[in-house]
Amino acid sequence: MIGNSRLHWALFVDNTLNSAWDTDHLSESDMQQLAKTNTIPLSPSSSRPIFLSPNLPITLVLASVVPSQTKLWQTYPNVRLITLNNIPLKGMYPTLGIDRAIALYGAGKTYGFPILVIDAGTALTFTGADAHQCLVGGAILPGLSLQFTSLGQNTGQLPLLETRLITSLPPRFAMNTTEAIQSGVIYTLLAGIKDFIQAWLSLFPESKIAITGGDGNFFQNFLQNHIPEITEKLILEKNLIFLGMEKILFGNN
Ligand SMILES: Nc1ncnc2c1ncn2[C@@H]1O[C@H](COP(=O)(O)OP(=O)(O)OP(=O)(O)O)[C@@H](O)[C@H]1O
Ligand SMILES: CC(C)(CO)[C@@H](O)C(=O)NCCC(=O)O
Ligand SMILES: [K+]
Repeated sequence: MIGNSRLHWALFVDNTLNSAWDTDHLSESDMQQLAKTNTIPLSPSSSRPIFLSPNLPITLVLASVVPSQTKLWQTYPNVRLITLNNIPLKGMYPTLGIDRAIALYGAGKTYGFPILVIDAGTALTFTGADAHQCLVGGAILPGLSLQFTSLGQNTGQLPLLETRLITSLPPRFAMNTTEAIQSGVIYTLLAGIKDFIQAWLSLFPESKIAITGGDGNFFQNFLQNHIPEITEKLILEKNLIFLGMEKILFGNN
């Protein structure tokens, strides 16, 4: 899965998800090297490539929301691209992100329809489907890191904060710049997520809510405390997209 910040990899063995990992995006020359040797990068630095034996019928299945990266990967041997046509959901609009469609299908097939997916990635998205596997719609906003980056890069005095350094909630009314940014971004995101969840549950009271993406753990942690009444409906699954791919590719239910 080619995301906006990085590549998400999974190995499927015997039609089943075996393991998953992330790497950085690859340059064109890295890509050519991998295609030539029929290897895939295992670590972020590509320093320990897995050798894919050409004697085995190994296929690279690709889904991408980054057209420039899609183009690079199409030079790789045995590539199959997943598009919206491959997703058994009704009512999709033509420009819907393939990551949203795959995660939604994977969540619905795993936990049941109706379902709401929150993908806390570079962008934070809400995507919902009803009991008939029909897209209800959703919303897109800047994700956690992107909010910090946009403040850090577009102002004269604000520092660039790193998401991974935040381990606890800041005071709501902060008395220093770092905590003021954290408070603004985090409490506003949590309030927004809470509001979307409540709006969804008023339409589909029995629905589960699946949360995924690089910041999935972060939000799940804080949502548990912030909206304890939805705890039992909230499911964190970092591999939602790969569960979706497994079902799309192999029909595993
Ligand atoms: N090693 C890492 N590199 C980049 N982002 C990371 C890393 N570890 C955690 N994150 C968090 O993951 C988020 C990005 O999420 P994810 O990797 O799911 O996005 P993506 O799939 O590249 O983007 P999108 O799904 O929105 O296209 C960032 O906001 C960041 O806080
Ligand atoms: C919203 C993102 C960036 C999330 O990765 C991706 O799904 C995308 O580029 N979507 C296209 C627009 C849409 O889904 O309506
Ligand atoms: K863009």
